[in-house]
Amino acid sequence: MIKKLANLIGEYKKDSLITPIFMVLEVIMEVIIPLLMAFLIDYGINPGEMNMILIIGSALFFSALISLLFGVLAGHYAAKASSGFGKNVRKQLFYNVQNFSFSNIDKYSTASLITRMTTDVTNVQNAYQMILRAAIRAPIMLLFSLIMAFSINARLSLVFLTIVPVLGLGLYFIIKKAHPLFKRVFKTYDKLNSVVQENLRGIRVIKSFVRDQEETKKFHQVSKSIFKDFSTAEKILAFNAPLMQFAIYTSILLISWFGAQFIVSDTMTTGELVSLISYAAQILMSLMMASMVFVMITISRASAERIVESLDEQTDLHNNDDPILEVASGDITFENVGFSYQHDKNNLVLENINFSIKQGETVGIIGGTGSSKTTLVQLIPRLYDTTVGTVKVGGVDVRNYDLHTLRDQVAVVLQKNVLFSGTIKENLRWGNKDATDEELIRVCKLAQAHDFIMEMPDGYDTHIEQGGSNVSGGQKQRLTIARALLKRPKILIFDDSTSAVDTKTDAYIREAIRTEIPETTKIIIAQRVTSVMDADKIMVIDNGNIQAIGTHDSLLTSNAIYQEVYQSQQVGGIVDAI
Ligand SMILES: Nc1ncnc2c1ncn2[C@@H]1O[C@H](COP(=O)(O)OP(=O)(O)OP(=O)(O)O)[C@@H](O)[C@H]1O
Repeated sequence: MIKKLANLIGEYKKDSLITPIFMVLEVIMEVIIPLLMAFLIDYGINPGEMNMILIIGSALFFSALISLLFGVLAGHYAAKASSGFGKNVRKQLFYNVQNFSFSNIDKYSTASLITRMTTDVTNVQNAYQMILRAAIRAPIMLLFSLIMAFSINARLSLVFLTIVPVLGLGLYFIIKKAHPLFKRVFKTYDKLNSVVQENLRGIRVIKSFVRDQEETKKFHQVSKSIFKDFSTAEKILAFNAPLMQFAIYTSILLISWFGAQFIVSDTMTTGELVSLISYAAQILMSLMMASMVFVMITISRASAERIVESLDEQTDLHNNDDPILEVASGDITFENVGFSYQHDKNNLVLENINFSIKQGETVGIIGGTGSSKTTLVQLIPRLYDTTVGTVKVGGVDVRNYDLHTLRDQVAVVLQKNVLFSGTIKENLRWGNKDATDEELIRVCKLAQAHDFIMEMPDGYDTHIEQGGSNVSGGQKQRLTIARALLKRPKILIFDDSTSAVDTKTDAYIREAIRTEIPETTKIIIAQRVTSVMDADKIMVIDNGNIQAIGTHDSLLTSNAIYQEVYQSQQVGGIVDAI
């Protein structure tokens, strides 16, 4: 885990190495100061030598100043190195998540991924800063101060060092108790993020179902559980500083008590006693610093584990070593395809799927909800890989293509499609960033979106809010269709993409794409028979199996499921002839 994270220090290695150099220089100056204080008392203050007071006092002042300067420089480089490290970890995490397959994403919740990329990274970054500042400073300070203390009076140094094992034991118990609590806190943060996210996304639904109180209660429960664990963990950690202070004052008491006796017996000077007290304080301070590092590591260890877990997550969609970089045609073939979201051959949601579609054909897919229509089309651009069997595009197994090449040629207008914050133009150009304005208008006309865009206050420059909340469902669908068309794909898949569009507009869209892009293979999943009845062939899917393939007329006479769907829509008067 440490090696993995250490690799991400990257270009900030230099800053990470400079920090300890300044730190060592700062510590050296700090260790000299108590010695100068002893000289000041013994050779200046006690004998009343004003010259010595001036000389040693100036040396003291400049030592403190230089120590301050080195301290500031060390702090500067530590901050640069740690925030740079945080940036690299975030970048790598984001890159990894971007390469996740849908299966990988299904494994983690979105909320958990957000916590990992924000809170967890901040924790690890803070820990790194602490390590750079204190983990190096503490042992050096401890070593130098011990040498100085023992060289002044070894017996007295041994007296106060008896406190150290007691302190160590106290610290061990503090950390042991706090670690599992912090681990739990960050897991609960995932839940909190998930509740907040769901609430913000579904605010309209919450309001319309008058679920405000229940949702607030849910939020409070999670928030309270974070509060409980966090405050307990912090309370335990809060023992740390007072424990250290108690140790410092106890050691001052011990040194003063025994030291006074040494002074009386003339085996020690007052200056030496004062500097010994300072060294004792520095020794305990360095132990306190070390304990803070342990505490910080305790807090961030849980975060580091979660980050490394996401970094180690391997995408299960592997690019072929020698990938094919061109899709020859829009032909599609499914050969004995089976699929399970859990990669379990005994739990298939699609089974024994065999069919082929020729380039330029229009194929409709009809089936009840949950019959695996969406699952089937997601296998074409390799959003998921088949569990058994082969999907071929242009006569080639989709796994042999370069993933980008394949997805460039397969445009899927998903059921739950999204628009991003930005202008309409910017959103459309997701499909093809180099598209000209003329192309943009052409595809919007095909998607029956041009007219309503022109009616908007800023036309194609109208701003779309996050998630497309300021356009209607039908408008959003037409914009996402236009975006897909702009890709000029060889295969175009509509997954219930016109469900919010009136039947007349739906018919216009189908007519336009049939005549304007005849070379493109079109797959249309629909609930309405009218949306597929003019397709070259229609597939009837039931419970993950293909029940029948045929034209509208042939299915009407030969397939009971199709007949039933058609009848039910006619009785309801839904079927609108074009
Ligand atoms: N990400 C997923 N993880 C696990 N199971 C899933 C996932 N997505 C869908 N399923 C399951 O797979 C089955 C087929 O779902 P799919 O969305 O393909 O059906 P559909 O025919 O498109 O339904 P609808 O018409 O309602 O959109 C369902 O049982 C569904 O619960």
